[in-house]
Amino acid sequence: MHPRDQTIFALSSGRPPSAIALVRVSGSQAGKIVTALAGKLPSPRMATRALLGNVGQRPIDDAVVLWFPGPASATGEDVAEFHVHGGRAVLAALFAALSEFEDVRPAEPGEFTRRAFENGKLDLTEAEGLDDLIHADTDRQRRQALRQLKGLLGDRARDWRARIIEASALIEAGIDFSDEGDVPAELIAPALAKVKALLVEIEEVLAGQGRSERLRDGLVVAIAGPPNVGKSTLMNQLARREVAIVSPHAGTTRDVIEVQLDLDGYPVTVIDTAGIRETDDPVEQEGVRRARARAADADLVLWLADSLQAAFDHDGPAPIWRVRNKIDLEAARPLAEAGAPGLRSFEISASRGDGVPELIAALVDFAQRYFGGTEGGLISRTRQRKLLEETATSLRRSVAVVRQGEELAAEELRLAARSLGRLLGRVDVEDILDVIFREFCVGK
Ligand SMILES: Nc1nc2c(c(=O)[nH]1)N(C=O)[C@@H](CNc1ccc(C(=O)N[C@@H](CCC(=O)O)C(=O)O)cc1)CN2
Ligand SMILES: Nc1nc2c(ncn2[C@@H]2O[C@H](COP(=O)(O)OP(=O)(O)OP(=O)(O)O)[C@@H](O)[C@H]2O)c(=O)[nH]1
Ligand SMILES: [Mg+2]
Repeated sequence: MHPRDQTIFALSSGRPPSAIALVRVSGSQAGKIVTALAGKLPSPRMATRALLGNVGQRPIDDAVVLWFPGPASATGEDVAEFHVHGGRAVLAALFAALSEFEDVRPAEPGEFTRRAFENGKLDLTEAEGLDDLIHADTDRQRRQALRQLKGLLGDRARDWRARIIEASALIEAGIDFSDEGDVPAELIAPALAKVKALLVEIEEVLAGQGRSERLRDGLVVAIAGPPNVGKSTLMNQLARREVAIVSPHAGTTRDVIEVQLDLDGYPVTVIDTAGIRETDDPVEQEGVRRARARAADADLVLWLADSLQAAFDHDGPAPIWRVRNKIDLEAARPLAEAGAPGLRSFEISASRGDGVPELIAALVDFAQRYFGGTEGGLISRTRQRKLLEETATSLRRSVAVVRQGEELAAEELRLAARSLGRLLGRVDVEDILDVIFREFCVGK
């Protein structure tokens, strides 16, 4: 039997041991399996308590069983769920019992979702949303993933695709109609109007989003600066725990240290780096090299200094904020001129916490602007943005070339429809599907 037609099972809940574990089964053998292990087929979609086990053998567990006959199931196939006690031995016994059935095997990562996709239960953008929802750590990530799972991008793309096909049908009708002469304008003009209208909509989605696809990875903020200025102390303040070693010795931090923060629902990775200076110590030299490299790739650099003499020693495309630390030591000094003009400046005491809430508020504000504060982000992956850009490019070309020949315009419309078909996972997808579903969890 082809692996595609085999019945699959997997643990869909977290690592054992857990209070309750959910084992899902999908495929043609699911009904036979439930009947054998639970004694009878429960009413569809009704949670039913059963002592699981094969007749004549010792029971496996006292469980709750659900039965979802296809096609009205999550995968579109017959689905059974066993809600068992989440101990390792319970699961081992259940998996052993499941493996005894013919044409039944453990599922590959993402295989349940892949079957749902193959059976038309969701399109590729929705499947991507599902994966993002499972991996969402912050509330903004959750909201964006849920919008995608609900098909907000998929529905727009389907609508655009249908309208492109309508426009190209008009043009192709015109081409057929006019074997000799020119294509009648009354067919071309409405086709062009349709194309221009939907181009505006796609461009709006592409422009109005900020960088919503970056919401999946999060923003990277690097703390950089000379040794001993309090970078690791600030890191610990932001993390609210002792993630980095702090000491009065210059050159304490050598490796790059990372923490994931949830700043008002935005995912932010803060990295603490080695103090940047000339040094003869080869280990510290390597630390400085890594510090420079990570700061150069960051989305924002917090350049920490404890005196105004400390010059910047950083270049890269990312904005730099100047943060003057240890203001508690300078109480008697007049507030000095802060940093270069145009740079945002903060004054803090990382060890006492003064000024840290203001710095955090500014980071939240930065994240909001960076991701495009609006709640409308439809794009959540580079794959999606690239395909929408390709669609827009083909549409623009079709308008530009129509005077040179209607066939050229029709060809561009076909390319545009194909890009949207790829976005939805309807054309040329085998390779993409493998890549996307491989990243999924087992049991999803
Ligand atoms: N126990 C359990 N909880 C779960 C899931 C599950 O599969 N099992 N889900 C798994 O992802 C999520 C809920 N999503 C689901 C999506 C579709 C269907 C489903 O049966 N769809 C059918 C029937 C639709 C209907 O009548 O509402 C269909 O689409 O035809 C079930 C759950 C989260 N919680
Ligand atoms: N008075 C005062 N001391 C501070 C403050 N922040 C940090 N320190 C002290 O400054 C020293 C260096 O702090 P670290 O956080 O290790 O400095 P760093 O920039 O990470 O240093 P390197 O890792 O060596 O580059 C420690 O003794 C801290 O306790 C502050 O706001 N006020
Ligand atoms: Mg340090």
